[in-house]
Amino acid sequence: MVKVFAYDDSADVANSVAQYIIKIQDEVLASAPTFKLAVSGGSLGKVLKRGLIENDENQAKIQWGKWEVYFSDERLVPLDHEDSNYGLFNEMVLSTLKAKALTLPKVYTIDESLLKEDGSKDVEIAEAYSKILPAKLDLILLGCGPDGHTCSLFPGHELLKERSKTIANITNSPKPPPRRITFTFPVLEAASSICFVAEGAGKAPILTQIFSEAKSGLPCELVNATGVPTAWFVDTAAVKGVPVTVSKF
Ligand SMILES: O=C(O)[C@H](O)[C@@H](O)[C@H](O)[C@H](O)COP(=O)(O)O
Repeated sequence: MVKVFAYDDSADVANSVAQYIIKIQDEVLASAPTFKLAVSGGSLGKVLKRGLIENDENQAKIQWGKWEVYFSDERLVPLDHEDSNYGLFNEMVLSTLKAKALTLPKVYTIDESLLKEDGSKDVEIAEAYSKILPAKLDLILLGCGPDGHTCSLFPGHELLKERSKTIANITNSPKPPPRRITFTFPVLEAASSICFVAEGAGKAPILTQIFSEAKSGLPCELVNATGVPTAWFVDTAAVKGVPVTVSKF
């Protein structure tokens, strides 16, 4: 159920991720009115821009008007703050689509009106987001942190065990900013497909742990174990020495 697709070149990673997204989009839209996907922060925005927008052949195949975009995690900062995952998606994808006068996807952000400096409404922000989240996402696009975290689910954190909430807030993220909301495992387990993007030699040590036979309990390893069809798109530097069989998409 877990496949790893590796390429020497970063442009090939972006192009292959885009082709994978298009394949799932087409399968979903053959029988549903909308394509529901979640995106993450980190370098994913840049990969999406490169693969989906700057590549004309791929771009022509995207039915942006039928996309519903959610966030697998969000930092609890204003949407125009440099730490906002929406802000990053806006900069990388939405603003580029606007500049090209292309149709925009429907994007579901946190309710910014609930943001308080003291964090007093953070639980409500998570609850409100759980109400707009569909029961099942067609695709969740994830990154892998150097510590093995994904979404805002960090190694050893109690939220790894959360089963009753679909969206939880975290007040003590080990990576700044500390206040965030995140998908929990029930959302990841309900998805139709999951895709990780991880690039650079700096990822090889954590990928070695994630893909080794010994159980590390790292969040990314737990995602691999969900049984949801999961594709990793990596560059060869990220999987150098990692005990995994790679192929091309
Ligand atoms: O919220 C965060 O702290 C980041 O968004 C983080 O989760 C990121 O997705 C990973 O660290 C992967 O980062 P790269 O995609 O840059 O490798």
